[in-house]
Amino acid sequence: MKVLFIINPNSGAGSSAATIARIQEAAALKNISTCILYTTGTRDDEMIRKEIDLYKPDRVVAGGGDGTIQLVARNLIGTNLPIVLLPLGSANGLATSLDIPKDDEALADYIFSDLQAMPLDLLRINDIHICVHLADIGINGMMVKEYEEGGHSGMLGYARHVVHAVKETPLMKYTIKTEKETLEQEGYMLAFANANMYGTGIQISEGSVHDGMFEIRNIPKISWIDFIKAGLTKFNIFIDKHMFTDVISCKQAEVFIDRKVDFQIDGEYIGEVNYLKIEMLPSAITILIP
Ligand SMILES: Nc1ncnc2c1ncn2[C@@H]1O[C@H](COP(=O)(O)OP(=O)(O)OP(=O)(O)O)[C@@H](O)[C@H]1O
Repeated sequence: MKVLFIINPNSGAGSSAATIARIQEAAALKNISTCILYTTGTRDDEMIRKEIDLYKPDRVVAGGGDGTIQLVARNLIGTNLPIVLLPLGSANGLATSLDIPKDDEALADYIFSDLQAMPLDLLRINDIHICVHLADIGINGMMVKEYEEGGHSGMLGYARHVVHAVKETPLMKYTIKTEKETLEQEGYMLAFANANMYGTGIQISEGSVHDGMFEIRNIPKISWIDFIKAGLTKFNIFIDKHMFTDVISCKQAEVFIDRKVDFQIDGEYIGEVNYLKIEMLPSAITILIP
């Protein structure tokens, strides 16, 4: 078996070296050939496609957070190569949804074991972006932007971002058109979920990553109590399920927003948008899970 690893050395706390060493030891014991590529943050798509052509792996491991999984996943569309998740990020939303092990020893075992193949849906947004886990506009989008622009130092810096985003995010009015209905709603955040859970374990919906559907959820009002109660350590941790309105489950949607608002996909800031087109790509790639 040949396994290509795409590792983001900057993911999470940026200390993946021990995990990688353990995995390499496990590979050597099992006579498995491995190739490790580290992402740089620029031209990674090109590098991955070249390496797949050259190395011809049997499976590709995405080592990082949701951003890295998305990077690998979008380069596997149209190939028959399965993806394996190595959660090294700070939030690991998709890995949490799929119950992927997170401790080093379990990871080294699971990566090379006989895994179960499962189809993985992906979302395509505004024709050009791919989403593996979750995208949203509003409060969280603003926080991701500010985090990328200014970083944060510890809990206090993060708390400052939350307070600022909650204060500055305007009440948005949205028209949501799905294949089934047109809805007029207003709120401070609108989330588009491929998976059913945030990295914190908070449930978004009853959906799954291979049901051919995605879920839309609105946060119609802000309660400071919720934000304070939820703690302030990671993106999305301030979201609690009772903050959302009813879930809209669909295969495609267009969202018209009454102003330009911050938009993020899988923890990456995309920019300001006042229109979104979201399409389900059912069973776009294959994922190997325990
Ligand atoms: N070598 C690198 N140096 C700096 N940034 C990088 C590097 N490689 C990738 N990146 C950037 O890292 C981001 C993806 O991070 P990723 O989602 O994997 O980790 P994370 O943010 O720690 O995890 P999570 O999404 O779980 O919170 C992308 O913006 C990508 O451009």
